[in-house]
Amino acid sequence: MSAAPDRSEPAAATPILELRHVSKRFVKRLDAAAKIANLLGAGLRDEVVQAVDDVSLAVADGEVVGLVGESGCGKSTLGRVVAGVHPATSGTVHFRGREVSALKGPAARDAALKIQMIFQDPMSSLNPRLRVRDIVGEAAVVHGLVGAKEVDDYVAETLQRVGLDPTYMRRYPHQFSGGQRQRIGIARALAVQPEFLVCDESVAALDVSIQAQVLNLFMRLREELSLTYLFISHDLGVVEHLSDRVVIMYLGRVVETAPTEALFDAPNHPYTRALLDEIPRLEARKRRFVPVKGEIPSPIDPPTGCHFHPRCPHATARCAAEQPALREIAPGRWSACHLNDGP
Ligand SMILES: Nc1ncnc2c1ncn2[C@@H]1O[C@H](COP(=O)(O)OP(=O)(O)OP(=O)(O)O)[C@@H](O)[C@H]1O
Repeated sequence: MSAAPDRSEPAAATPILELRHVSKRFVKRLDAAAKIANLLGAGLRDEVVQAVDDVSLAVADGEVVGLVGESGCGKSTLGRVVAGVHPATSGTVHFRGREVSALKGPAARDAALKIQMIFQDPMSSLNPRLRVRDIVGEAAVVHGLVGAKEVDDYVAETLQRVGLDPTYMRRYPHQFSGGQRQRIGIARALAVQPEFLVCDESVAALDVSIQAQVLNLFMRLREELSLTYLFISHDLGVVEHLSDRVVIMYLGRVVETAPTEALFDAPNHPYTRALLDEIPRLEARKRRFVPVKGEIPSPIDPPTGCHFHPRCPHATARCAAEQPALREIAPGRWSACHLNDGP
């Protein structure tokens, strides 16, 4: 566990969302064949994946935070913990100053509704047997946000808000294009009146021209509904365009966080530099990750010290031995690298 600070940006008004030392482990138990192999002396053990490792993060009301990192670094898992899809193994999630897991009854339900998640693949997250009216309206009715008699008007208004023709509400998901389906997914999330959206690769499956439209929709909704976003994306161009602040994860840990412009102009952490350096500046808006040299280590058996040290061109003996804390290196800028302590 790192000695990460409770906040990863300067103190402000109560953040809408705060993660304090959040970790999430997945344990893959031995199957029957492995257990038999153990009887013969194989010495196999349960596999523990430390998907999120002691992450502390605060998000201000109305902020758009981009969450970036290579595949498997724990972005989706962190997003799911925020949205309450996965419970944290340790640490706490606070929404508007209240610890979410400590809430009971209606307060717990309200907090759960206030944070909604928008997934990458709308087709698999929309029930193909339900009409759009029910996909969008059901949860709002169940949670008493709208009466059963008013649901048609409510769904119509919500569809209009996301740029869909309300007369489509009798149709099924397969009757829509990919971009329209993603708008249905957004309408479903908006129907329960959230304040915080976790967008997990929410435009990654769409054609580029449609991506731009959906991103514009997210930004319009931000203004109209005062939404806050945690925006998970592989696409650095999208993150740069959308985010006020960027958080870089590596093997379950936050290694750097900074206001977007500062991070893209002068990345501090060698991992962030490796992600950005090789992208010619003009190309940045078009390109996804450049592959960082070296293999991504396994989260089951991560490197000691700084997880990035085996791939880091500047690594010293200290980097292999000691985990660097996430430290404030300039106002609002945090980085977890021993190099910031000097040679
Ligand atoms: N339900 C699960 N059970 C077991 N392991 C999991 C589970 N979900 C994620 N993991 C593991 O946790 C680690 C982090 O995965 P996660 O999906 O959060 O990463 P990611 O950064 O979102 O990757 P990607 O960009 O590929 O989606 C990976 O090693 C993954 O295999």
